[in-house]
Amino acid sequence: MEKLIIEGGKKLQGKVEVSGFKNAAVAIIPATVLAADVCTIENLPNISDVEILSKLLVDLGAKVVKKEPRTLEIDTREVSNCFIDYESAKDLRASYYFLGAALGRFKKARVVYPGGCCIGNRPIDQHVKGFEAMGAKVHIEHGIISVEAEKLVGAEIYLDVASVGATINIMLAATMAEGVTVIENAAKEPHIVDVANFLNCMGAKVRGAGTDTIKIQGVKRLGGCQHSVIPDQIEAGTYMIAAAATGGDVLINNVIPKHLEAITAKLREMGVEVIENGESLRVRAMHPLKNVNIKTLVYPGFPTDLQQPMSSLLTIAKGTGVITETIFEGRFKHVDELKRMGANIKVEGRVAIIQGVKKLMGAKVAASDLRAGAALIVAALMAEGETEIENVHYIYRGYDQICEKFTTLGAKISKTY
Ligand SMILES: CC(=O)N[C@H]1[C@@H](OP(=O)(O)OP(=O)(O)OC[C@H]2O[C@@H](n3ccc(=O)[nH]c3=O)[C@H](O)[C@@H]2O)O[C@H](CO)[C@@H](O)[C@@H]1O
Ligand SMILES: C=C(OP(=O)(O)O)C(=O)O
Repeated sequence: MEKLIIEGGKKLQGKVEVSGFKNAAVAIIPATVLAADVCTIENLPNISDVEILSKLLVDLGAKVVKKEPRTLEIDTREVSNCFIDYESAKDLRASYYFLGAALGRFKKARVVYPGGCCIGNRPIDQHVKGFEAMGAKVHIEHGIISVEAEKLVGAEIYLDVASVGATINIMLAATMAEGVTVIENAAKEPHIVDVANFLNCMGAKVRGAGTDTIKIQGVKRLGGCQHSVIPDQIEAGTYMIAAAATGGDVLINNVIPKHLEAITAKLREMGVEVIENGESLRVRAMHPLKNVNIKTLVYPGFPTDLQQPMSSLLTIAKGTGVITETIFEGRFKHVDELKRMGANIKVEGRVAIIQGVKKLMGAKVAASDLRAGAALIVAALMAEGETEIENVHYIYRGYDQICEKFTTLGAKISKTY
């Protein structure tokens, strides 16, 4: 099993390029099932989730050709049905997007109940509600979700929670349904807009993505297209936090600053300098930083995916910081690992109270999920001495070349087995 060894205490300096957004890429790849021609997807991150999804497409009968290191040409014309089993999809969440895409094209699909990071209860009732409203029958038996419809008909769907996954899945299914589908209380995260842009590029009629109400006029056919995935908001935020955590000075290129406003605001509140310049952000920090309170919220609020890396930064900020996790109740599993490194954190339900300490110390720790892994890297970079991180496969689900990128910034990271 691969481990990371990090020698902490180096100020990060230099520049880093942000890759394509995992959470957009993992929806766009399954969405190609809807296309009656070849799709070229550029700026895909080099991560294991993308690898697994590409393999799933090949297993379904698609032709997937790597054109450039981060470009795939996908031809799903030969795909005629969709069954995805446990072994091939247990490690990721986004397999559930095959349900919406295949329902749209074949009017049926069978997909294993999704995996992904174990960060709390992750029901799919809103996806099911959306599919049923459009006329599909949904059965969940022996861990397999089966959806089937004689015909899909547009419907008005009010989401009880603004779920990212349900919004995208309903959009996918609705692109080729008869009539108009309206999603109320839709999620507004940046990748919802990217997926809608991709679908529209294929010929779909999706309007309002990025607002609470999305309207989809069904069309008869979707064609091929060329699309470049937007920059990864969460990867960019992780580098911003790491720069601040080490008292560094880092230029983060290929970002959409608007997507990072919540994190920029919090870092500035802590005393970090964040300078915006077109598609770049320069993050410069001098310790000590001031502690802050954070509440995770749906976009444009503070993203839950950055809560864990941010909590590492708060451990060495002056004073007390309170984190309230409103999206996933199980997203504090990294806290015990941070405590091993000397952090002073008390968790009460969905709240973590962090009393800043002078420094963290290197220790042996293990990642419990993707962003817990990112949080431990941030902690290790600022700790005194050596940290050994286990379970790094979680980190590779979502961070493209993370060791290489941090090494370029002056970090001392090596891999061991
Ligand atoms: C692949 C992907 O894009 N993953 C992201 C996506 O996950 P995911 O799509 O799973 O997250 P959702 O937005 O669906 O979940 C948000 C909240 O809604 C609840 N819920 C969700 C669906 C449902 O049918 N019923 C229900 O109650 C969940 O339990 C959670 O409390 O959005 C999360 C919230 O921004 C991010 O942390 C994940 O990185
Ligand atoms: C929770 C995450 O991913 P997933 O939904 O794919 O498990 C994440 O990206 O932080």
